[in-house]
Amino acid sequence: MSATSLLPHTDSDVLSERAPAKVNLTLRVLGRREDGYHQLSSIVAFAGTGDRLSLIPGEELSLTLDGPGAGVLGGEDDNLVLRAARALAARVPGLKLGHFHLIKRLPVAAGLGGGSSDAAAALRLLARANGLAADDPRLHEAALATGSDVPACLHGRACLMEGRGEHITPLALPRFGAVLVNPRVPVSTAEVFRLLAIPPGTRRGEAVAPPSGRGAILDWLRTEPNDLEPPARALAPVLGEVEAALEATPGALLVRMSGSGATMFALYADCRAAARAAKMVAAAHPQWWVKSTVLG
Ligand SMILES: C[C@](O)(CO)[C@H](O)COP(=O)(O)OP(=O)(O)OC[C@H]1O[C@@H](n2ccc(N)nc2=O)[C@H](O)[C@@H]1O
Ligand SMILES: Nc1ncnc2c1ncn2[C@@H]1O[C@H](COP(=O)(O)OP(=O)(O)OP(=O)(O)O)[C@@H](O)[C@H]1O
Repeated sequence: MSATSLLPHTDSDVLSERAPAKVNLTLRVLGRREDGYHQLSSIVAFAGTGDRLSLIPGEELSLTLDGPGAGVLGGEDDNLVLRAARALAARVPGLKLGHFHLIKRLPVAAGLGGGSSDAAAALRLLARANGLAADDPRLHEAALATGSDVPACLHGRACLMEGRGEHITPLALPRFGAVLVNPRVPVSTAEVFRLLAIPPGTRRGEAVAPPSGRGAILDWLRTEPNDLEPPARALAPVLGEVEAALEATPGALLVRMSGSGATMFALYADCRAAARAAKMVAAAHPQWWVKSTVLG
């Protein structure tokens, strides 16, 4: 029995939100700011799979965890759900908080922005509980204060993410079938950026805008890199094996790493092709986390 069901409430008190996996289809590092953060240009899409967060609105802030990924997370106090809630409470006087319950399904420290998506879902739930408009600037501020990926996750739909992660431009992307594969090797985002060894105050490129149309976008995606792949491969050499396994699946249109890794994804024409590919990879590598989903 989950902790939420032990609390006195009716179903109509419970608000619930999906916290989908974030996938960086491309990621260019265009330089490094004086404050140490890197300037990015990244096409971000969201998957049909992810965590789920619910909230019973109330005065006190608390969190319980459930699901296959819950055991990996340490003390609840530094959970990004609570950090996002506190960041919003610091900006909205008298904010009603409450009890969060997180069903953690996504692998942690995996380049899928799971924690960021949980944080964004917490902000959406608090906005609903408090009657805040979706475009209330305090939501965006609290998102960025919680983490660089949280503004994109708050948007929750395909977008171009720029700057440190604060500039979000909505994008119309075609839908693809996709397979996500994590070799169960956690990778630290901070360590991956550190290995790039870019001195603060460096500029090293310009953003390139994507074309529109399914075929043109796919061709363009194939030419764009994820600049974090080389350092992530140095930290997790198993990425070569993951890439080879995905490339060997019939119908794989593109194989790449998401975010700072170590999750790799492959795109397919539709969900049936993705489901077949996921079966193949999971059968050959039962120790890996393998998920077929839709992406767009
Ligand atoms: C790699 C991505 O997932 C791509 O979407 C994000 O840029 C990372 O987002 P995130 O995990 O929310 O990042 P944060 O929690 O803000 O920062 C984690 C670590 O990555 C570094 N970091 C993050 C974002 C950024 N634009 N430049 C950075 O150098 C930070 O200095 C920090 O050491
Ligand atoms: N709700 C949460 N879910 C996942 N990680 C969390 C959460 N709360 C705190 N964390 C911590 O945040 C760190 C990053 O976790 P997350 O799974 O978001 O990484 P990621 O997928 O690599 O993110 P990104 O793609 O944004 O770099 C982990 O070290 C984890 O302990």
